[in-house]
This record gives sequence, structure tokens and C-alpha cells, in this order.
Amino acid sequence: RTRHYKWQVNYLFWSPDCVESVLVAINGGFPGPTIRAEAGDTIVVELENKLPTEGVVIHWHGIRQRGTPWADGTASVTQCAINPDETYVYKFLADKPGTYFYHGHYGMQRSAGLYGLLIVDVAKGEKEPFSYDGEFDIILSDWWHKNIYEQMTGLYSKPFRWIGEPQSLLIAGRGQYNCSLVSAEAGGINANCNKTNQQCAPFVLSVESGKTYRLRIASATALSSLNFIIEGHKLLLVEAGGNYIEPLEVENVDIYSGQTYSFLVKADQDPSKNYWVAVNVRGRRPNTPPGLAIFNYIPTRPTSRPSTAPPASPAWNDFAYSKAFANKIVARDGFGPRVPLKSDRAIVLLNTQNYIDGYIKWAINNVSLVLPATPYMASLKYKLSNAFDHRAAPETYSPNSYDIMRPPSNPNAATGNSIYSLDFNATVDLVLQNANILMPNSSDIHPWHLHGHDFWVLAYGNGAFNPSEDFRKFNLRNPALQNTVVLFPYGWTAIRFVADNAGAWAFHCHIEPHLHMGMGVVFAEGIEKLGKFPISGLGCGETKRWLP
Ligand SMILES: O=C1O[C@H]([C@@H](O)CO)C(O)=C1O
Repeated sequence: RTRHYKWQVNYLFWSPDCVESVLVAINGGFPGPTIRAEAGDTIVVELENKLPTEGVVIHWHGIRQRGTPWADGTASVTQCAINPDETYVYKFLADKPGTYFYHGHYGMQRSAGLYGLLIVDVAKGEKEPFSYDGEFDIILSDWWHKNIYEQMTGLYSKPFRWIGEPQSLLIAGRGQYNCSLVSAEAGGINANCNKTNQQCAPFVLSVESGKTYRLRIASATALSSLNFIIEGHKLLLVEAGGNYIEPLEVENVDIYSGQTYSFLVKADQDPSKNYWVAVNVRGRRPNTPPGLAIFNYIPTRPTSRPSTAPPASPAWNDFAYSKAFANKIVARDGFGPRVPLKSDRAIVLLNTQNYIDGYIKWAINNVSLVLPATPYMASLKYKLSNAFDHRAAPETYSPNSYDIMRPPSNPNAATGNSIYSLDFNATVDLVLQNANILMPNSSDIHPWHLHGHDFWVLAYGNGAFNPSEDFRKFNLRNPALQNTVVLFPYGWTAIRFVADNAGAWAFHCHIEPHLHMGMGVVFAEGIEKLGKFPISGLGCGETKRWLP
């Protein structure tokens, strides 16, 4: 079956947290429409760009795009940004059931509200390894009152202006800003704050006592790592990133930008009242109140606010808690492909914050990614030798004595746009190595997202990865398959994937400002196997001269 959608991307006045802002929105609403398909369906989205002055693309996060790499929607990697008044048709297979989402992947448009859910149910006649009576699908995000153009200009300025912590956390696109703070905020924002605006009315999950519900959550945050909690209710995790996981009962869930989860919740508490659903910031010193929604027992009035205080999440800097949680996410026995026991290649990726000509950037093995004008995939397929730097990207960092516990002794890095060419079908290990940032005694969280593949999460470790010993810590028995994994401060994370999907694929920190400060790399494999590209995605850089 084909699921056909016609979307227009527009600027839109909207009040996600009761303060009026301008969003990049789809079909006049926010968040974007939920795509719902069954495994095996083809999804077709005709995307028309109605933004008067900027291009747009949409990435289908978690969809592997097997055989359709030109539909991955990553500007400068798989296609050109779609120009104003032009249309690009995304056509791809929803091959695997699971919880996914989509979002802008050009400039900082994701931060401007360009996102929505993409849910793939099991094919008709197939069963999931659990059951439930009802379902709620929720996208989580963070929200700034400064628009993305101001944010981006700050990131690219000298001196550097950081975006700071978000003003609000949104549950299903809804937050409640404290209007009395609006007048106190420094210049530039629209002071139109109205708590009775229906656009910011808290999301309500209405449940019947005794029934079990599946909640799907996806984090599209620009920066924040979140903890999701429902007052008084336990959560049974069953799916993560489109893959079944060993059922895990928890009080609350850590979810990093780019991750998705499904869990089951039983409505088993006193049905005469309502309960808070809350999200809180983790991993960075929070300066944002919790995002709230209402868990409503029918027939209690759905909008009646619980009289209790919102439930507390673990302390923002309780990394031991986060690591213990992350280590408990493993593959469900009997589901999904088995991890290959050996790899053909191991690439170590050191994550550092650096200066380049006095600008603050992020670098991987001392290279800060600056995307080229021509999409990599076209440059590779049509052998455009000047479109990017064809020298191999660095396989590890140097010197190997680099002290990850301290600010870089030489803080200067370089910009670059070279890639990693992978042998088709090779099994590749990636070791993400975190380090201290420019400021002493500080290391950030980075959720890393791989396009075009799922990977097995082999291990999380503390300190510098030791290649002669630490491979013994790899879980080769039941590692979870994921598309986004967290790199903890001062730690390392090892993942493994099979390069079996012809195309060029981004691998990057899913924190939007970090990506735009250079925190990503590009892999390419099997380019010679690619057929003809849709020409409508090539209207930029060196390929545009071919357009009729
Ligand atoms: O990339 C970042 O920059 C700031 C800070 O490190 C420099 O101002 C911050 O908190 C980040 O995550």
C-alpha cells in the first residue's frame, strides 16, 4: 500500500509555550502531521517549499532508506535544499515497524519547529510481542524565544554567543511559559503571552482505569537531554528506536535528542484524580521548568490540574543513574539480526570543542565539518573531483596521548569536508571518545545519530578507550540495535554496523547547534551500485548545470 501525503512548508505564527513566535511549520499546524503506516507500505511525501526566502529538506529519522538514499533528506549529503516554490517528492519504504519521527535537516529548521512523528505499525496479520488497549504518541522538544536566525548568527559570531538553555520544554508541542517573565526578557521577542491560548493547553492523555496503554515518545530536542516520568505510574519499556528491547520496568526514562521509545503503562492508580506527566532536563545544569501534560482518568475532568507537585526526575548531574539506565537497554531475545562477532575496521572519533580563527567549533579528530555546496552523494556518483576534499578523513586522533580529562593543550582545529569510504558490506566499529571542552572541568553530552543504518550498541565506558583492553567490554550477546546513542561526559561509546546500504550517510551529534558548529562526519559505501538520482534534488553546487 502507498501512503500519500501532500505537504506545504510555511512560516506560521504559533504559541507553543503561550508566547507567540514564528515557526517553520507544515500545512499550517504544529507539530507536523503524524505519518502512520504499516510495515511494507511505501510512503510518498510531496513536499512543497512555501518558505519565501529559504530552502528546506526533511529527514526521516530512523528510516534506513534501503535502496532510496536520495530520500534521506539531508542537505549537502543526499540532496540539495529544495528552493522556494519548488517541490521534492520523498518516496521510501516503511520497512520495519517502530517509532520514528521526521524533521528539517537544513540550517537550524528543526529548532524552528519543523518536526513530527512517523509511526510504523506491524504488517496486517503480524503480532507484536506485547499487547495493549490504547495508544498515545508524543513528540518531545525544547523551545527558545530567540528565533533560529538570531541563534545561528550568535553561534557563528566572534565573540561566540551561545543559545543558552531553552525557555520551555514541550510535550506534543505544548508548554506553559510564565508570562510574568516575558517583560523581563531582553529585547527582540514578541511579548504576546497568553496562557488561555488553546495552542499551549497541556496535552491530555485520557485513560480508563484498569487498561494498559502504549506510549510512544520521540525526542526532537535541539539541545536538551530529557527524563520522562508519569506521577505514580511505572513504565515498561518495550521498544527503542524501532527495535524491540528486553522489557524493562522503570520509574522514568532518559531520552536523548534523536531517540524514541515505546512503553506500556497500566492505569492502576486511584482513578478519582489526575496525574502529572513531566519532562525534565538532564545532563546540563537546568534553567528550564519541567514540561507538563496531564494523565487523566476518565471521567475526571481532563483539564483539571493535579493538586500535587510534578514528580521529580533524578538529579540533572546523576550520571551514574543515566549510565545504569543506558546499560539496561538490550535487544529482546529472539528479535532482530544478530551482531557480527568481528569487525573489519575500527574508527575512533574524538569529540572536542575547539577554536578555529577564534570562532568556537566542535571537531572530530581535529576536523570540524563544513558541508560542501554539492551533495556528497552526487559528487561521488558523478566523480566530481573538486566538490569536496577526497583525502581520507582521519581514522583516529593524534597524538594518541591526548588527555581527554583536560582542555585541549592546542585548542585550534581545522575545518574540513573529507569522508570515510567504507567497503560495501564491511562490518565497522565506531568508538566515540568524549573529552573535556575548552572550559576546565567540563565535558558535554552528545547523542550521536547514524543515517541509513541501525547499529548495535556494544558498550559505554569511562575515560579514554583503551584499544588493547576495552574491546573485552563489548556486549556481543544481546546488544540493542539503535540509530541514536548517547556519549557521556568524559566517556566513550562503542557501536558496530554493517555498511550494506549504498549511499552517503551523515553521522553526527543530534544537538542542533553542535551539528552546525561542525560536529559530524560522513560515510559512503556502495556508490557504484546506485541508480539514477531524482534530478530535482540536484539543483545546487556543481550539479545544477545539468538541470534541463
Ligand atoms: O557548544 C556549546 O557551547 C557552549 C559553551 O561550551 C561555550 O559557550 C555550550 O554550553 C555548548 O554546549
